[in-house]
Amino acid sequence: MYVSTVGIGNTGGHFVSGPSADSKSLHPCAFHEGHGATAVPPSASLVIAIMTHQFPALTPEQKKALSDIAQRIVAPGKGILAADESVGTMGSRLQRIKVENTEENRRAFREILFSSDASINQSIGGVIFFHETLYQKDSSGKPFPDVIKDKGIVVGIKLDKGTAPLAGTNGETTIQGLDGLAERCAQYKKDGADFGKWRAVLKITETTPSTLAIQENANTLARYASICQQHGLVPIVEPEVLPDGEHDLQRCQYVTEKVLATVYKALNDHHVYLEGTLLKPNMVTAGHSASTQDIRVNQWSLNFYVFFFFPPAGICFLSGGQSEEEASLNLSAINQCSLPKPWKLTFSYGRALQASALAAWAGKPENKKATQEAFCKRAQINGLASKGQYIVSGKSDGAAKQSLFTASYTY
Ligand SMILES: O=P(O)(O)OC[C@@]1(O)O[C@H](CO)[C@@H](O)[C@@H]1O
Repeated sequence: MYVSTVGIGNTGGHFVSGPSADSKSLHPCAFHEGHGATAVPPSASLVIAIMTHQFPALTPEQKKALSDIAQRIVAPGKGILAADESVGTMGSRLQRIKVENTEENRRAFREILFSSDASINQSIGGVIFFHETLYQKDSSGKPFPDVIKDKGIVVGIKLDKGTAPLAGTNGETTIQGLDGLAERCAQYKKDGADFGKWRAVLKITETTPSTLAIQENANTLARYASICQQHGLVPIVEPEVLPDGEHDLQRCQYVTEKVLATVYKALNDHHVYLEGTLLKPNMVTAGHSASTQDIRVNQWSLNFYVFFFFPPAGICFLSGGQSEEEASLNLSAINQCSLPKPWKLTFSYGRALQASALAAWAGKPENKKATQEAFCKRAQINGLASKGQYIVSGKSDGAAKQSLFTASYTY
């Protein structure tokens, strides 16, 4: 057994008992009461018993490279465009606007988004690609990753391979894609990606999520995150608690907190460097079919309660079927909360960044300008929301207010 004495005080000691054992400075939340943390007076010494030895997983240079990438993605006012819909998911999006799901139509829509004015880089720090899109080109033959990078935006890649049933549970799932992941990461890094995404899905019902599903998905996320970091990719860790159900906001908060606590224990067990990660969680909301939707004021304070102890570089919320407008207002409300915010709180939206743009496009090349305007408008609004500066204008159009909820959202 190793025993280490760690000074914590004004000179900035190492905090090794929390989730981010590699942190060079004490996370401000370490002194917050609750969640099992010990309030330690500044300048006190902390004697910590370390049960096992950690072989260094990453060099200081690797850590710096990862944290620099993460910070670029969530620089002030920036968030992520999740354009990583699989072929099937893109198919259902295109079906709604009566456009055939061909490779060319998927490419054409993405080209319109990616060729938006370079000023889009003021609100978009990263774009998540699906495998197919990473290897597509614009009409002039330029590979999409280069189109994005030339705007100063970081390229990411969806790495999970979707859900698989977990036997012995009430219809719960785990996520596939660990086999061969190291090789895929190495290749994607060579091909221009600097971050990855892995989405695990948990569902609230009377009997779920089970401890098995929570633990299995947390462990899988941690294995993925560790492999990503070994290959220079910043992992987006996405444990999504789906909005389906009649549950109230408190139940969502309870479940989300249990899920996140388990995920962060697993990340710690796997020696994942948290400052080189991004968390992509669900917002804490009442279930989509809840009889009473709680008022937003509860929502933002509970979001903070949930995230108080975790130090990733940034927290990039998914939109989870909220309307574009709702997702922007909620993100702004979260950022307006007066509690201390040691991380960037921003967006990684799929539906809530593309719905108006898709509707404006309708598969017609002549709608390119209107499509880009719709996309840039939502990006700018979410950029403002990530700084807590978006307030309802009363002018937003019908499309932006339409619910984007899909039951049991898988892809
Ligand atoms: O909930 P949203 O913001 O629409 O999308 C969140 C997300 O994880 O789910 C999608 C699945 O298609 C992904 O494209 C995207 O990254």
